[in-house]
Amino acid sequence: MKTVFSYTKPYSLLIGVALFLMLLELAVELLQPLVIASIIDDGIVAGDQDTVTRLGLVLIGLSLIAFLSGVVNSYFASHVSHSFSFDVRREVYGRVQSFSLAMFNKFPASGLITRLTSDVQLIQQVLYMSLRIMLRAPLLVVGSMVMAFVVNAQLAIYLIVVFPVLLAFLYFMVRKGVVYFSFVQQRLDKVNRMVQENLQAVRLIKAYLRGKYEANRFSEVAGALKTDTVKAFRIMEVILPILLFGMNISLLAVVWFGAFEIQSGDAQIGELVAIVNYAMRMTGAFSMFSFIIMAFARAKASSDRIEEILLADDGGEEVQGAMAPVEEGAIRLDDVSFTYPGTSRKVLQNISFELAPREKLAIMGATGSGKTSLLQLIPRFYEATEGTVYVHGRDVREWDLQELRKSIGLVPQQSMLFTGSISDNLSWGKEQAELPELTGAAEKAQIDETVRRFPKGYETRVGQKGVNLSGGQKQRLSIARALVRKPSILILDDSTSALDVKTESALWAELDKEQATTLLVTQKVRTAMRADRILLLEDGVASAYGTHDELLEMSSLYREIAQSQQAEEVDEYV
Ligand SMILES: Nc1ncnc2c1ncn2[C@@H]1O[C@H](COP(=O)(O)OP(=O)(O)OP(=O)(O)O)[C@@H](O)[C@H]1O
Repeated sequence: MKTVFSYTKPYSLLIGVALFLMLLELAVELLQPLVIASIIDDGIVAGDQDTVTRLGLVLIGLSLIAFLSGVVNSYFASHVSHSFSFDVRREVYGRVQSFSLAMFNKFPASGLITRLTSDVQLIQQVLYMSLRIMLRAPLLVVGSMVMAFVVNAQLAIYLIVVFPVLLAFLYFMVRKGVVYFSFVQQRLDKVNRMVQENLQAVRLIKAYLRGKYEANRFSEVAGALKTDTVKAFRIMEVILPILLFGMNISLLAVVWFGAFEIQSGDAQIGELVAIVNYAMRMTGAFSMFSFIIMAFARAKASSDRIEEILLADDGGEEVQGAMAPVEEGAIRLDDVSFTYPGTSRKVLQNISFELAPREKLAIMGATGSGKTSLLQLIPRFYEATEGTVYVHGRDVREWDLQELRKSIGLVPQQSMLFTGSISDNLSWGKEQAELPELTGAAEKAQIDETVRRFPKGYETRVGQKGVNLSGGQKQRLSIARALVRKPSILILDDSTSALDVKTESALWAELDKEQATTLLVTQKVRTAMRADRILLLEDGVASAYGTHDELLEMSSLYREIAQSQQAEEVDEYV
């Protein structure tokens, strides 16, 4: 099992150096009270000026060593913790990329974003602090205790009495903290989800005048985050006063009994000063504890969440398998039924059809009838629960996933372009594509002219800092991106809905010349007619399958759709 902290392995040597320097700094800190005691007892009280000067110089030397160790330790701690967080982030991101779509249902995008940002950052901070100060605090407590015993065991006993109580108390608080901080991170997921959703739907919110409503909903979610965060921090806030209270009582006992021992000659003033000095350092270290425990509790909650991703196993996406098609472009569904993982309803039932290479199938049906679900089985985003999907003449489960997906051009229902230039977006379909390949694909997709009219042509930036493209322009760019890779299977999920009649017709004329087997979802009979066959879905069942003329004869639903669309078209021209 790979835990998050196993990613520190490559940095073992640097961690070793950082810890050594931290120990050196600590040792110096522990030696200082001894030297001070000696200056008082052997120098000041004994009236020996030389000893005062000599030990004074030793004190300065020790301080310099501590300073240099601290600086170098800081450098290593920072380097290691940032490199570690980079590695973890890259690994988690890689893992997420290999998730099957079913896993994205389990881990929504907002939760993944929190894990990749806030959770990784919290662990990185704890690693930095561990190398810099975290281990120092417990070691300083133990070291001070040991040194106090070396100086005067009788007085040191008063310091040790409260120890077991404080340790038990700390253990209890850490456990509570881990639980509370995992709630906080879950709340943060929800806030992220809401921000993401609202920013995407900003136009909709304005159009429906739902700004106030959404702001209230956000206040609720953000308020819950605040309440849980306050709760978690409140637990942590009581730690420090209780620790300090315990330590102050011990300190009082040391001074009280120390005074008696000095009077009776059992202890020297310097010894009492040294022990008080150690007790103060312990108190300081304990005050650091509340801070450390808080950070540790948060990091533990975060590392659990990251490990959940690293260890999530749905078999991932099988990538190895057959490399060569038996019949390039052929598609066959044999009595296929499909249920989404984690649900019980069949969204596709007993679907069968066969497409020879370069044939076209139009899929029609009401919203929610299973059109997109059917398309997703071809690139094996999901596997059929019953029956078999054959692509290029092979059972789709036998395919090497990369080879399979390389051969498919997918244009999803919602056009998605990335921040970057238009040519970046087009070459996303095929790495290292030459400009003529891009412009050729754009011409076929009826977008070349539009792009050339932009002042920067194919170098025009789209996305946040670039031009905002219309829905139809985005759709055509998405189609061009799919065509760039010269796929032998083209999947168009209602991808021409925003195009006008003339442009769509020109586009189909071009697509007719393509060598790809095409599956296209459409609501328009006019578009479906161009396909070799039409599949009409009703609630996941193939209610009709055949050519346009056959469907007009056999399916009353299809006839109804055709007639209503004809009437609409006539209305448009009147
Ligand atoms: N990821 C999912 N998990 C569970 N159920 C889903 C998932 N995606 C879709 N469904 C369900 O599967 C059914 C078919 O959805 P699908 O998206 O395939 O319909 P569609 O015909 O493409 O609809 P539309 O025309 O509105 O895009 C719907 O009832 C939907 O609720």
